[in-house]
Amino acid sequence: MQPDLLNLHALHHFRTRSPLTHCMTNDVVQTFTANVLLALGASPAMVIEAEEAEQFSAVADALLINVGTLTASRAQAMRRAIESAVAVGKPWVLDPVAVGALGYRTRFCQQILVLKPAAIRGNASEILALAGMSAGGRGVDTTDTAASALPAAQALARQTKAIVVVTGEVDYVTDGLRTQTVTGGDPMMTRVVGTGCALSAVVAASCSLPGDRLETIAAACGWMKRAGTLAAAQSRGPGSFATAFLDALWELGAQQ
Ligand SMILES: Nc1ncnc2c1ncn2[C@@H]1O[C@H](COP(=O)(O)OP(=O)(O)OP(=O)(O)O)[C@@H](O)[C@H]1O
Ligand SMILES: Cc1ncsc1CCO
Ligand SMILES: [Mg+2]
Repeated sequence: MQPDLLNLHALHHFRTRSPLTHCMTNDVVQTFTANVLLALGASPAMVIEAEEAEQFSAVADALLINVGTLTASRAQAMRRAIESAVAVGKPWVLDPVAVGALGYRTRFCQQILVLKPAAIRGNASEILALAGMSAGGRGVDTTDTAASALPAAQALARQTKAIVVVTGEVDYVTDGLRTQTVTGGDPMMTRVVGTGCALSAVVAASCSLPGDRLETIAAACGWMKRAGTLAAAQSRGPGSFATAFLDALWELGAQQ
């Protein structure tokens, strides 16, 4: 990662604004996602009942839709929340967990794409599948490299007008015309569940900030990568890595 990609200006903005981030995410990553947002200075709230989700997404600064543990009633609640956010101009972000690998969630994600997400963040297999260019990964895990999914990400961005982020060893952030590359991080980030899901929540929060959205989202990817690098250097395995990762997010920029 280039040093300037840490974008301390955007980080300062993020912390000062503390985006109220409505997360409709999967059962596995609720606490980790909330803790990542808190460590970066945002304000998470997990509101999932349809009536309340519809109410809250109009008030929150941004909405995350993550289909990792989708059910029919959750799908209905998500749809109401998205429509409510869109009606008042609030950004929403899609994390298409295991799309391609499973039918119900794939159809759901294809349907809600017409509701114009501000951004889509997934691993390579998910982005390839959502773009209609492959059959998906191994459950929630990718079987493709991010570089191999870049053309799919660019096509998906042009088709949906969303910023598309495909993550992996290298992250690519694209609007279909411009593409930013974010390097760094550590393979240990794939040994703790939810680093990608949490990144999607940070991307959602970032979408509520003013300025160039592509740049801000690339900055968010850079914060997570930098924290992953620092945490890996200080930990013995996945358990201590998760703790060190939150501490590293908290301390980001303290040296500069
Ligand atoms: N091999 C790697 N080297 C460095 N960083 C990585 C590597 N693989 C993933 N990452 C980083 O880990 C984070 C999660 O990306 P990943 O593509 O694994 O998401 P994901 O599969 O959706 O994760 P999850 O479903 O567990 O939330 C990103 O910040 C990404 O940059
Ligand atoms: C492991 C897992 N299963 C459903 S969602 C999820 C979190 C990673 O995406
Ligand atoms: Mg994922």
